[in-house]
Amino acid sequence: KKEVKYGQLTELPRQDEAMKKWRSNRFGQFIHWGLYAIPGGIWEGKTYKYAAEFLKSSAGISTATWDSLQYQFNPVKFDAKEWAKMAKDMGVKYVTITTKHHEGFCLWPSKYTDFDIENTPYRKDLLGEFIKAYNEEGIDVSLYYSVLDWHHPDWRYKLNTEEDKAAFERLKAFTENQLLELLERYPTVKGLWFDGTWDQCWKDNGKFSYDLEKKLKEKNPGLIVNSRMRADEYGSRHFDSNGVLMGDYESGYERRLPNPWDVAVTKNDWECCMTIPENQWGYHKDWTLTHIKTSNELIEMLVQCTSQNGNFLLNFGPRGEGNFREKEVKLAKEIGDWMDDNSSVIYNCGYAGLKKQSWGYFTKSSDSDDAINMVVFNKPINGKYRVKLNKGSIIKRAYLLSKPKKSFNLEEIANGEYFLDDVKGKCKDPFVIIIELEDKDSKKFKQKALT
Ligand SMILES: COc1ccc([C@@H]2N[C@@H](C)[C@@H](O)[C@H]2O)cc1
Repeated sequence: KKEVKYGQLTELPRQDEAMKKWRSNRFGQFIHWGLYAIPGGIWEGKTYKYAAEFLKSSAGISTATWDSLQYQFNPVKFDAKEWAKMAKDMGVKYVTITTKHHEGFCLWPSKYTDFDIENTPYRKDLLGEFIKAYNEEGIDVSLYYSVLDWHHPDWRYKLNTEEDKAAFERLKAFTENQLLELLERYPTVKGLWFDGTWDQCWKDNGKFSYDLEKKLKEKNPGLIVNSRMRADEYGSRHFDSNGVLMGDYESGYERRLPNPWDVAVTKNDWECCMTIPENQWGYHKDWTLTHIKTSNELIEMLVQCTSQNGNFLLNFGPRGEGNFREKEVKLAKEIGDWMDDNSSVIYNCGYAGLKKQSWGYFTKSSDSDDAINMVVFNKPINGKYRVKLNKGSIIKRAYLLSKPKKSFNLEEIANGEYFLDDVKGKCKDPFVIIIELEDKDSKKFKQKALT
């Protein structure tokens, strides 16, 4: 074991109100919006397949040319209230928006740079309008901030020379100033989502990231930061050199999910962030390039995350003029329709402490111990759902969430194991079966077999 002085700041998992709310939210909307949304992956008539927010590097565009996009950023179709309504109807409880992506352009009027919304035709405090509208819909707001900054003259990937180190000290001060400015300007913000922290320059500054986390949490008590913010004094990221998680939740699941039967992942809070195309965070004009996920695929990911104590952050990439493509609006509606009927198995729910079974996923509300949710994605060929609970568990009743009066027939296979036979349901979408358990001290409670 190494002596780590600048590792985890807060004992995890946090049990304060702010973290309990973060955990119960489960479903969030990610928004990637910046200058990259203007060209949308196409430059001088050529379509670049790689992520649209990387077009500057994919198309080898000079910083001067790229930064001049600032003078074209005029989202005349941006309507924060409309965005917030779409998010509310989709069923998200929180949103994370890019305040500054790797390009360095800031969506808020920052004292520390002219490369911001104030110096665009739009001029107004776009981020402030966004936060107000989402908060008014009861949606918590978290801010994405990229430490990596292609625009800033003091950015250095590695600190080889004294000049590099002096420059990066200025970059660190700029970073701290901008983050404190964001928390000062927008006090209702619940979290910070750090990105762009994989380079050597940041890994050489683990103590700085520790001190910064401390300072930000003093400024905004209850603030929640992702593990990606942190390095320890040996350069170990996300987890310190002894494998202890830093930040407040694990944020390594980017465009991927854990194995659905992995139990270890349930030990920590974690969040999976996901794109609708295969790999586009910012708006790309051409969505024929890769597979576009269906609402059923995305709902299954949300349910899987919940079943393993994780949050699901689904990304949307609005156009430069400030509206969403129709396919994103349609998906938001389809997911929202499902959430209208089934959000009770997502909000305030998590790992049920049971092995995953083939028909789908178990979730359990943190408020009750005598009900378990089965979210079905695969109807069994024999019309019977095998349900393996903990030894000694007894099912009192099982029924479709959508048809609570109609009980499934129960067939006990073994101690704590049942077949539920199919209630004739013409569910074409993923559906929910509620399992009500006899409470533990009921007289029916089966004595454990003496072995
Ligand atoms: C392969 O390297 C990267 C670097 C940055 C990213 C950024 N993280 C995501 C959350 C998006 O912001 C993407 O641009 C993705 C892949």
